[in-house]
Amino acid sequence: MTAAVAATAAAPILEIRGVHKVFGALKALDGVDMQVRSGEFHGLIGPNGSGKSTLMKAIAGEHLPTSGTVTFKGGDITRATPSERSRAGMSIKFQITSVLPGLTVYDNVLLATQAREGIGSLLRSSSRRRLHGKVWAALEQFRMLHRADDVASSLSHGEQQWLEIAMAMATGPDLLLLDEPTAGMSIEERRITGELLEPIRGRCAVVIVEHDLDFIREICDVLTVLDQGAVLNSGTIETIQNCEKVRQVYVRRT
Ligand SMILES: Nc1ncnc2c1ncn2[C@@H]1O[C@H](COP(=O)(O)OP(=O)(O)OP(=O)(O)O)[C@@H](O)[C@H]1O
Repeated sequence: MTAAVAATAAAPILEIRGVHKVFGALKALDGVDMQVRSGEFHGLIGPNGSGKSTLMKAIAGEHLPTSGTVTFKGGDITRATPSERSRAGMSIKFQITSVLPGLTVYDNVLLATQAREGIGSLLRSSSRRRLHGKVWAALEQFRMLHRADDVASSLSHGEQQWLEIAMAMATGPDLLLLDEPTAGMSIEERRITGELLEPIRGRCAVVIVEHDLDFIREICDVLTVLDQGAVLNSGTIETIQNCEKVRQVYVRRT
């Protein structure tokens, strides 16, 4: 069984049911249902303003839905805080950088790992020794070991993005949320990003919002397409590519 098929057969780790989000008179999300299975790479696509970021924020706890539920690993997290979600095993890399530029690459990953454990860990110097193995493994996986002692501000744009993914993965999450991970990257950097994410498949579910449809097609097992705050279709790449409604939305908006 391929990793993609195995992932599809697994139970949902994340379930969104009837989620609405209203900003004044605007319905940014209009009754969204979505399921993400354990270990699957799930792409969230749709034209500008279709509600992708708002849905990611509702999953991450940055926005609370106006109505509807978000269930993670069988527990209702609709109203949970971002740190409660993090402790439950959710990790986020948003478009806006969370890297501290004056710290070394190593210390950025260490800080991200300690933050998951709570404020006590940040204050204990012993946690540095205890977490060394996790930090080292994350740096190795994301090919950053040779930059461990360099300050983060000296990294290229692509390397900063990989550092952020390493920081998000160092906490050992079951679900990783990636908001436009390849924004501003060269074609070569995009290819490397795909390679770096591949080993995660099957052990951590990933929800990816991305405008680069070639990248999404190459990396995702399942796609959900949003249009005007509602799900237009959800399924395999083949299903979505052959969907006339999806084609029309992209033609209409380009
Ligand atoms: N905080 C907010 N206050 C008011 N309106 C908002 C807010 N956040 C988003 N919106 C509106 O909600 C709608 C959905 O926005 P959202 O950013 O989720 O779309 P998107 O699909 O991520 O768009 P893009 O691809 O351009 O990033 C848009 O009309 C947007 O203007």
